[in-house]
Amino acid sequence: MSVPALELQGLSKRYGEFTALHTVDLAIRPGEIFALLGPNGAGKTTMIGSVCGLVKKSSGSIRVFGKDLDQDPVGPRYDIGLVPQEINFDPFFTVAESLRIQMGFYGRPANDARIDEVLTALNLHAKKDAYTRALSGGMKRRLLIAKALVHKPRLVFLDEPTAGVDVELRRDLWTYVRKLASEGTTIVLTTHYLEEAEELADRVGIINEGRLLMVEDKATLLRRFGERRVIITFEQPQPGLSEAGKRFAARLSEDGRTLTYVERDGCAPSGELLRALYAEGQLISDVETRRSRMEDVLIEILRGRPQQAA
Ligand SMILES: Nc1ncnc2c1ncn2[C@@H]1O[C@H](COP(=O)(O)OP(=O)(O)OP(=O)(O)O)[C@@H](O)[C@H]1O
Repeated sequence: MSVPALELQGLSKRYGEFTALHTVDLAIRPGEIFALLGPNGAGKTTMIGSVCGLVKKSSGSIRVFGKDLDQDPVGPRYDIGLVPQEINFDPFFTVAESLRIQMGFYGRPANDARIDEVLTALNLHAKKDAYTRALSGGMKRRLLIAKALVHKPRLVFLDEPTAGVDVELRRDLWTYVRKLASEGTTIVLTTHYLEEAEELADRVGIINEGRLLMVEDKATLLRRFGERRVIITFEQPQPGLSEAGKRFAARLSEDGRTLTYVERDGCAPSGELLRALYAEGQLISDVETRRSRMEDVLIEILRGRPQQAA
C-alpha cells in the first residue's frame, strides 16, 4: 500500500482532567476525500489542530506522507493546507497581498498565475485588489479557502468550510474540491451538512466524545446502515393487510391506500413483495422508493445501533 497521506497512531489530547481525543488510530489514503463527522464537541477540530500544529497533542504519533511530526514538526506541514472554522486575517492587506504573504509563509515563491487561478476557481477574482476588510462575509470565507489552497498543499483540511455560506459558494467549493481530489490532493473535511459528506466523501469517519467509532467507505456505510423504504400505492383502498403484506411485515396506512415496506440489508428484496401482491391480484398504481441518507446513518451509529454483517 502507498504511504498514507496522514497516519495517526494512538493520538490523544487531554485538557487537564478532560480527554478530548482518546487514542485515535487513522490512516488517510492519498487522493481520497475523507469526511470526519460527529456532533459538537466530538473532537474534530482538536484532531485537525493536532495535525496542523495548533493544538499540542498529549500522546501518540502523527505522520504526514510518512514523516513523523515529532521528528520534523515543520517540513511536513508545508504540505498541509487548513481552512479553519473562524475567519482570521489581517484587514490591512489586499486579497492578492494576503495570498502572496501566505505563499511566502509556506516557503513558496509568490506566483501571480497561481493566485489568479485560485481566485478564479473561488469566484473572487474581481476582488483581487480589494482590501480584505472591505469583503463581505461570504467573500472573506472564499479568501480563507484561497489562503489554504494557494500554496498547492498535498493534504487539505476543510473544517466546516461551508458553515453559513450561500448555495453558490457551496457549489463552487464542491466543484473545486472534486477537481483537487482528481488531481491527487488529499482532502479531510468536517461538516455539519451531511449532504456535503454524502456528496463528496469517498470514506467517512465517525467520531464522538473523542473516540473514532467507525471508518468506512461511504457507499458501504450507506448500504449497511441505510435502509430503503418502498411505498406501494394501491388503485383501491385495502380493507386490511393482505397475506403477502403480513408475510413481509409491511405496514398498511390508515386509509388503506399505501403499503410501506422497509428493506434493510439481508431482508427479502421488495421485488418479491411486489410479485406476491400481483399474485394476490392487487392492483398497484405507484411504487416509490426512498433511500435513507447520511443523516439517518449518523443518528443510528451515534445511538449505538449494533453493526449488521457486511
Ligand atoms: N482549550 C481547551 N481547553 C479545554 N477544553 C477544550 C479546549 N479546546 C477544546 N476543548 C474541548 O474538547 C472537546 C472537543 O472540542 P472540538 O473543538 O475538537 O470539537 P469539534 O468536534 O470540533 O466540535 P464542533 O463541531 O462544535 O466544532 C470539547 O469538549 C471542547 O470543549
